[in-house]
Amino acid sequence: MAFDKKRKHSGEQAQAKRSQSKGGPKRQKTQNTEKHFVPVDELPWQTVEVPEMFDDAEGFYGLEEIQGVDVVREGDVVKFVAAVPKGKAGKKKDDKKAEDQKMEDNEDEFEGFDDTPEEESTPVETKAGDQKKEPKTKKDAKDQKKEPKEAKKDGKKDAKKQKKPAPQPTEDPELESNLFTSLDTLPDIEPEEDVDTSEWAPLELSPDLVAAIGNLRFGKPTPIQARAIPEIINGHDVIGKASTGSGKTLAFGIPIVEKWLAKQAEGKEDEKKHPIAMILSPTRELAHQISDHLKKLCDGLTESPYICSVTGGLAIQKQLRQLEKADIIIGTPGRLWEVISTEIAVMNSIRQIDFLVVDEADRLLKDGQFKEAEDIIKALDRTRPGEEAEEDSDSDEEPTPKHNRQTLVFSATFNKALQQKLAGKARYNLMGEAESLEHLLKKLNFREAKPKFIDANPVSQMADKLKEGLIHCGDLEKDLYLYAVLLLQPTRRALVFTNAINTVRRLTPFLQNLGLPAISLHSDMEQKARLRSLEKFKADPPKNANPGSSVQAPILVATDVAARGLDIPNVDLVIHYHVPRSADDYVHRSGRTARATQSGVSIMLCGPKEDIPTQRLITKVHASTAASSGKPKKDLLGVQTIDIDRRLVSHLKPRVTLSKKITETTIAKEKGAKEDDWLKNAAEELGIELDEDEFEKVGSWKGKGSGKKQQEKQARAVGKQEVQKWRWELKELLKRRVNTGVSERYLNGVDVEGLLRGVRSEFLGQVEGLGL
Ligand SMILES: Nc1ncnc2c1ncn2[C@@H]1O[C@H](COP(=O)(O)OP(=O)(O)OP(=O)(O)O)[C@@H](O)[C@H]1O
Repeated sequence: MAFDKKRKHSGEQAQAKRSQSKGGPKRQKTQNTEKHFVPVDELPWQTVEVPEMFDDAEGFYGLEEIQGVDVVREGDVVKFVAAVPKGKAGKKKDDKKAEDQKMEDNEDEFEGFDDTPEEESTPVETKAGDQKKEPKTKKDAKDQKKEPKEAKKDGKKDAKKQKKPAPQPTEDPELESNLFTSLDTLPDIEPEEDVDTSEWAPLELSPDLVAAIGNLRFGKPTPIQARAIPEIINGHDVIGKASTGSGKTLAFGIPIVEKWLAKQAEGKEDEKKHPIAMILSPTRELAHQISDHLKKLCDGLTESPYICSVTGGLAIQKQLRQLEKADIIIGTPGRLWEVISTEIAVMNSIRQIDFLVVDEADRLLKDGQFKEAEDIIKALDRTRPGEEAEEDSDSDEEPTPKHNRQTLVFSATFNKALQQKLAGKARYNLMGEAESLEHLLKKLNFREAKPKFIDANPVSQMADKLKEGLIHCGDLEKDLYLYAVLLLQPTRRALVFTNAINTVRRLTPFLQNLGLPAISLHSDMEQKARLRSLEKFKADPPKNANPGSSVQAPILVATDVAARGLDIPNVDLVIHYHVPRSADDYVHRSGRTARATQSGVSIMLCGPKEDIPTQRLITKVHASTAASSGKPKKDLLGVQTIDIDRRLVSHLKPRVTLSKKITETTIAKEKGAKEDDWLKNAAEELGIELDEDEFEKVGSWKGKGSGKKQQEKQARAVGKQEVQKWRWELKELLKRRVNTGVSERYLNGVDVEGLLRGVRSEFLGQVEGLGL
């Protein structure tokens, strides 16, 4: 069933509307005030309540303030634009009217009101995070109620006059995370830079939404958006597959917002509000990013839905309050289930959603989140009191879904066999169904017997502008090669993936000791620390913060918690310190670079033991590309072997060895101190007194891992002074020239670029081949 047909229009219309709404001195109109040029002596100054402590202050007779006044320069003349209570404007002097008229006549000459924060000389209450103004008086309320009908009569005109809402605040200021989306990097739009949105016309979106998309400067839909949006708007369930960074979030986000706008236009104000969509995300970071991404889109609308994210690590009560007023909910399954399962009213309200979205669906199965996702879906489908179950217990057939929601499932990777089956090409039953994605899809209880399967990238799974490389090295040389690659790419924002939290814990200080700005991210960190790490990583490297060092771009060392969906701007380099556990993980990790229209490089560090799994992984990822080209596979696997100049690497060895020793000793000491505390506490609780020998005995154990324990013990025994000495030695080494065998140049010094030019014969020749 199609929705919003009444609101059809062409992209050109939206373009025209947008130019009008952005170009000229729009008279902003809110419920109680309008914007006008105001003579300087009529500006609405307001007396400031001076705190009592200043009552006796001599000469402090009065302080006045003014808010929300725009200063407009017209040639040499400076004018002021301010919000004036409705109606009052008409009573202004004649020249004021002329002024206003002039403002309207000159609509194309002045740009500037759209981003003005909501300012009122008579402030009105705002629902937290809601752009709709609460009426202050009954009359205002009536006026406000009238507005949708008037808007329907003359939608375009009203939309033009309506004030653009202030951006939605994030739910928690600490999460004020424009962290996640590369939209943040977009510069402010000048009127002449208006984006031509005519390529969105075939999607028949409402003018307001096309204008909001134009605000994001997205001139045309990506392939997955072009194919998925119409199917979703036409009411279909959709399973969408498209490569990483190809705009899947808006492929489901745009139709959701479109439907919300359609519902607003229907104006069923008396109906009890319920959320329109629930989006399940596998990680907290991704949930916040989706939320931010949708908010950015909605910032360009005249009226926006209330979007909230519900993830672990943040206060439940606060999230519950936000859920009560939410239009679009984004959350991780675990926390969502925790919050909604206990609140019947919220649960009942969520049952009426129009869309259930499962982002990164295949990951849900892996992360043990499936149980909660399943619980949520079951709870959504459970009949409410007063409703009759339609299930026919005698029938073998799947029960007809009672719900009316559309289900949308998106990922860059889906199990191959399942893909074939969905595309109608497989005649066999899937193996291991209970654990397959098909099982999840069944549980999702689609509304349609056969959801639309859209594969926007059937041939290659990898992003178009991604280049892939492989470095073979010894198991114990990975740190060395990691350092070499990072050092040789000083200006590249790099993301280093490992398979273990402990490796993140070790590599971060290891790189920091070497003077590199490394930051950690793993699931064992506090939520706020995780968000802070992302924020730091996203921040621009300080310009010339460390003169003499070219290595300034931040480096994020992370587990696979950062592999899915994160849209961090300008990540140029992904390094797989450990070869990923699966081909899909490789696709997602590598997909953190080369997003949207950008290019990027992904390099795997491959130890001898990882050789075979790596070959398998590459074959799996690139086999279809090779097959479709008809050329021999080995020529086309697309992953280039990089031979790093051994001489260069050997020159780096002494610093790497020192940094490793310092790192491992420090970690062992910290760990030892924690274990000692634990043992002492346990002994204390049991009322046992341990003498030194017993303490040693309990703390050491034989068996698996005892070799490592022994090493740790030795590391703990290293004295403070020894560590200080290593630090000093390392510092000296970092200052010193590295003889590359070609010429003497600084490695960690200003002349890195020169060094790179000097050793281009082997290493750089290859790396340049990758576009580095
Ligand atoms: N139509 C468009 N034109 C240009 N850029 C777009 C368009 N739509 C989305 N983008 C941008 O593309 C980037 C990637 O989008 P998004 O995060 O939705 O990718 P994705 O396909 O979900 O990736 P992943 O599989 O890694 O989750 C974002 O920065 C987004 O702002």
